[in-house]
Amino acid sequence: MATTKDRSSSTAAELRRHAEERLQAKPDGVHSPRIKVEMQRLDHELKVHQIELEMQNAELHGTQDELELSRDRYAELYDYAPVGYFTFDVYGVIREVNLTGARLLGGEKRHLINKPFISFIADADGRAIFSNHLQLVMQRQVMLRCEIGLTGKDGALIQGQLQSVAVAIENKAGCILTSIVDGTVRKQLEAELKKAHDNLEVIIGERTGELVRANEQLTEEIDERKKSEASLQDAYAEIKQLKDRLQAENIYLQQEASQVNNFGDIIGQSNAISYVFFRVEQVAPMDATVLLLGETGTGKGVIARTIHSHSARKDRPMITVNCTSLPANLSESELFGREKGAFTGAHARQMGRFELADGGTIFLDEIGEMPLELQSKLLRVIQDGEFERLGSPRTIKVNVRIIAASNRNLEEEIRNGRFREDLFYRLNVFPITIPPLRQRTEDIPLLVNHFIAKFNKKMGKRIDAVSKETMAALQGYHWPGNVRELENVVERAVITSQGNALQVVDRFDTFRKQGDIQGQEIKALADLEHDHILQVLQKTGWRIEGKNGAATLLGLNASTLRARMRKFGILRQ
Ligand SMILES: Nc1ncnc2c1ncn2[C@@H]1O[C@H](COP(=O)(O)OP(=O)(O)OP(=O)(O)O)[C@@H](O)[C@H]1O
Repeated sequence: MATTKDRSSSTAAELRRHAEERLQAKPDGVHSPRIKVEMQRLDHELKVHQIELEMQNAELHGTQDELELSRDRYAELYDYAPVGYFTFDVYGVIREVNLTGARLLGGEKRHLINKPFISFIADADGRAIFSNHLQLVMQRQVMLRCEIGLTGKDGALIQGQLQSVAVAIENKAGCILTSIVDGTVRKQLEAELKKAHDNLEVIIGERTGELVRANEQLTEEIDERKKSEASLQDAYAEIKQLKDRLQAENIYLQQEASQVNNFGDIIGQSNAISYVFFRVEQVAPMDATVLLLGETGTGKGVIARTIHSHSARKDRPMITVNCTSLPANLSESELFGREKGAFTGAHARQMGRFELADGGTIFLDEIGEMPLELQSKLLRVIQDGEFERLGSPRTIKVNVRIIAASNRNLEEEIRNGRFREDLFYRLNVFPITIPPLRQRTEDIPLLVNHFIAKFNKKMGKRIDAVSKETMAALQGYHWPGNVRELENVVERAVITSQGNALQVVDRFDTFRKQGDIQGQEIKALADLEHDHILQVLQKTGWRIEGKNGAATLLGLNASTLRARMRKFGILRQ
């Protein structure tokens, strides 16, 4: 839409054109009525035009005022902007600067104009950067930034952050508009922040180091503690094992002590027994397995103890296992031990005889009675020295010397399939056969005197004489129960003898061998019962109860047998 100004200028041009046409067409002073009218119209239009011009003039003044006002505002904005504005010529001379920029450099605007900007740059490096900055701005015609140190009011150092753009002016050298922000505080803050950050890094590094060291120390301490806990547990387990062993040994030795009181005394001078002594001397210091063979009561147990007490193992116990008296169902756990709950009734953990004998000797009496399945386990212990407790997968290693004894003919047992041949050869490393008493009757007087002295002491008797007849009778008997039988006869004789001479006839005769009834008096039934019970008890090693106990063999209740024993005054030998 055309403005008033546009309209009026076109109208003025038109009027002028008309006027000039008229003037060319007619000389002055000759005016037709038509011309008159025309002139009046023109006059009117001129007036109108004049009014219009006046109005336009007023409008122009208004616009000019507005322009001035806006320029003043702009100047104010320019001057008081938070950023210093500079206009440089291509040489870096200040051509214009706002108030903020002047204040930044600590001067007044008028003093700054036409001054080279580098005179406010603090150092040579900054000056080089600024020159380069100007050149690049002009070359690239893009906005570029740089940061330099400026000298402000009273020589204060200001961190000036410059942002410049080149402005091309037609036919002129052009200029560079630069805004400068005082980055001193920011720079300081940044520097402080960096310093604080660096300090923090150092502190974090130190603390991390401390924590790592503390952690390592803690880990070491935990490891140490774990190790000492483990070794404590080991020590505790060892102590417990030793305690168990000591307790078990103690119980066992107490039992042994109550059963055996002639420990180690072997009496005999006969060639037969001397040869046994010789063999014992030979083998005792070795670790070799010994197999003692001989009838019941010949002294296999005594010999076994002698071998042990003359060996390097004498300070460790000799553990005796009577394979006859082992309860069949418990024999394995007796020998090798058991874990708690290994079978119904196994309420507690129990150490086996082999473990008890570790470092010492195990005496396997009546080995011929050992059940076959146990024989194979025994074979393994002899071969490898190791076994497992019942109910435990852990293999236990032991160092045990084995002395086995048998009154059975083991070779016959092998033939009958009751004894393992391989086990026999393992046991038969160093066999010693102990002769029966009837084959060494010359030892009988020595043994009789030895037992009289023993029972005198025990019973407070003073028997010191044995008639020739008595001794001859004793030597004449064939002693199926061997030394044990002789010992029992002497004991009873010491009890019953009056005075200082040993009287054994009545009792002794009852032990004559079966079938040898010549000269034997007819005995009362009660005496026969007495003797039979005694014999069976001796046979079972004074074991009353159980499968192989005397009560079972006699077909009696254990309590009935005990009552009979009380009745006949039969005491354990
Ligand atoms: N030479 C001996 N000197 C002294 N006492 C002996 C002698 N031989 C055996 N005895 C005694 O005879 C008894 C029986 O001995 P021992 O138990 O050693 O015989 P054993 O052969 O092992 O018998 P069994 O085969 O029945 O087990 C024991 O009291 C023992 O002290």
